[in-house]
Amino acid sequence: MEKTSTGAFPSTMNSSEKQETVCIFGTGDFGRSLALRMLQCDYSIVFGSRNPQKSSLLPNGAAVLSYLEAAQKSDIIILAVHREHYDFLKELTEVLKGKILVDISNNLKIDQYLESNAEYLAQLLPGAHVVKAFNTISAWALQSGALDANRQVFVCGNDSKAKQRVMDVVRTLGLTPLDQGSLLAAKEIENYPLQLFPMWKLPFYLSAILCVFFFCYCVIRDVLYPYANGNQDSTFRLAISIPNRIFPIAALTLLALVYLPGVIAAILQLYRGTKYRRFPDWLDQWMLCRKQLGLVALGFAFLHVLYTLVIPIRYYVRWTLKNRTITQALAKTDDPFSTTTAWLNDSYIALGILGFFLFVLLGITSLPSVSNMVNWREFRFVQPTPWCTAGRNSSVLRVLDGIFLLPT
Ligand SMILES: NC(=O)C1=CN([C@@H]2O[C@H](COP(=O)(O)OP(=O)(O)OC[C@H]3O[C@@H](n4cnc5c(N)ncnc54)[C@H](OP(=O)(O)O)[C@@H]3O)[C@@H](O)[C@H]2O)C=CC1
Ligand SMILES: [Cu+2]
Repeated sequence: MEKTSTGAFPSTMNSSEKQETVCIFGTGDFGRSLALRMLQCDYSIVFGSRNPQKSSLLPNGAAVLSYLEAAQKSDIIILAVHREHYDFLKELTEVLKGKILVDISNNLKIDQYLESNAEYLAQLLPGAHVVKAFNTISAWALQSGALDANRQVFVCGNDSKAKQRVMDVVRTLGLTPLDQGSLLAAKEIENYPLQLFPMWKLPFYLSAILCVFFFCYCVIRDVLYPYANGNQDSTFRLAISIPNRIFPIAALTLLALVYLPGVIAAILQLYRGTKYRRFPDWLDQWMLCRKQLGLVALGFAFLHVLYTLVIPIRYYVRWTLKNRTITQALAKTDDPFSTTTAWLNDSYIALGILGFFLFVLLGITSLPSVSNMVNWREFRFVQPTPWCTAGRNSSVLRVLDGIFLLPT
């Protein structure tokens, strides 16, 4: 294919090899970064700005016009302006009629306004087709190309043709569009970037409580009691022995908590005689963070494995063995080999290893890239989780399609 000459294109030109012209309102950080990326993907860019003459640092090849002129050049307009400044759009009502307006704005707080920014925009300009997109992608990521954190662009809008066109643009930019439905979804999409690991909070608090509780219990039993009883200093146990007792307990308790809500939910559904009613909030929250609970449990199991592997090189253990050998030698006694003990000990360790292997398998299959390769039956074979997440929001389900979570 013949390459077009390099250098600045007149922004309105549409050669056969070029993608369409896209207009970006606002020459701020996000507008510039998005324009740069779109230019790299062969789009023609026209900026709309309050001061076309004064705009600086704009990417080569983009034209800058007034808002009114820029809007006339394209039927896709990306609005890289904060919501507080949307008022100026009212003067453009006529030009924007029938055009696709892409709202990319975010807020500073969750639920800052009554309606989402995109719905507000749609009310402001009833003649335009408002589509929400791009708000979860940062300007920095667009510019640096470091999009490893998140390539997903959530898209929603009431006009399906408009939405399709925006999704095509998203795809051309090398990102993955996820259709979230109508503009009603905009509120949830606008809240995404403001959430900080929402699903990890409960698992985090639960494991903290479990660890503190069992730590206190073990300290009383293994440190304070020997001290009170025989003035014996066992504080060194705080470093390895006690943590290695807490980790497996925490791992198993959390793993049990992964499966418990499914059972409770099933009982509840049986009791109510229907699956078409919402679960109480606490149960909903609990079910939504099952995958995270499972991963934290797996983390504890890993720690337990590592802490167990170092046992033979610990001074305390080596000293005890040496001491016992010398004591036996001096006393000229010996400790006969017990096949029963050997069997018990080996099977105990073997079961531990197998259990850990199954646990890792559970964790690995919970990675979306792995679970996408197996069908529902295979998935159920590895992850025999019980029923039901019925009645829950499907977009949440899609985000969390992991293995500790059951499809509806
Ligand atoms: N920065 C980021 O990483 C991300 C930003 N967003 C969203 O993109 C939008 C723009 O963000 P960002 O580019 O960072 O913000 P900036 O402050 O850098 O840019 C905002 C632009 O809005 C234009 N504008 C129009 N009217 C006004 C006005 N009355 N007062 C001030 N500016 C006005 C200005 O362009 P001009 O001077 O040319 O008129 C200005 O450059 C926001 O809604 C933000 O939530 C979303 C995701 C990520
Ligand atoms: Cu163990």
